[in-house]
Amino acid sequence: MAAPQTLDGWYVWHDFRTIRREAWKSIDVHSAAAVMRDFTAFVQGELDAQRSRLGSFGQFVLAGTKADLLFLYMRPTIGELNEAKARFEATRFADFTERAYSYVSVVELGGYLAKPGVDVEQDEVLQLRLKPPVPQMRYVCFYPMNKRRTHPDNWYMLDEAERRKHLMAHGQIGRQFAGKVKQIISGSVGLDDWEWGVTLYADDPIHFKKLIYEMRFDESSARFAEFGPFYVGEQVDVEGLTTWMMTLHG
Ligand code: VOV
Repeated sequence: MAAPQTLDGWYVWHDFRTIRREAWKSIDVHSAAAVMRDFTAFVQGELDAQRSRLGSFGQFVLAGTKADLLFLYMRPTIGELNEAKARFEATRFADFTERAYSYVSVVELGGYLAKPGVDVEQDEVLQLRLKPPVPQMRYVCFYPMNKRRTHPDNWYMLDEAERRKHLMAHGQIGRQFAGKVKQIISGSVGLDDWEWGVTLYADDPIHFKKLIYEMRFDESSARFAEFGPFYVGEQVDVEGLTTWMMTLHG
């Protein structure tokens, strides 16, 4: 059986960080404010890259305790992701963080429902889907997932028509959330520990729960999907991150 064709866009790095509280609280408030001022320059640089369509960038304060912050980067190459990593690590702010989780993937559009004869390079809609900016939506939800490979529910042993049927039903559920939830599916076979990263954006986080719950009852998820850890958070601008960090500083 042949693997389905995919369109692959920008490489994605989800960088989850937790603040080293003791170290952060041990510096005085003026030094803490200076660390955040310096960090602003880094964030502005990443946002400039997004504005110039050289990549994407978002920062989020996470709920719960799996991690405190998510920095989300997209770039045309892994090398450019690594450059962004080095720029982050070069900041003083980075010294007050430790890694909590990390995920590397590449934006993926499946070929199951693709229209034939489209010139991908010239198609603006496809280009935007392959190189998506971080939308101005308030909340993010990220989790990695697999399609099951154990008998009798082995996704990879289904014939193509059956997989397409499942994904059409899946897409129909997704479309009920048009305007409420925006999804970025990124493939990570050979890049990270799971097969896909799912990044969802919404202005109301209850829509994450409702969408994912709806999908659980659909065969493509109910029979074939396995999920990793879920992370949910709120998008913040430079001021929002600084306010949060200064509150944590006390
Ligand atoms: C906003 C919601 C939304 C919408 C509209 C949507 C639509 C679609 C369409 C039309 C297609 C098929 C693309 C093709 O192949 O042409 C897909 C494909 C895919 N999806 Fe999706 N998805 C959504 C949302 C959505 C969610 C919430 C999840 C997580 C699953 C869950 O249970 O938690 C998911 C997963 C995937 C995956 C892993 C794939 C790739 C499967 C493969 O084997 O390649 N997805 N998805």
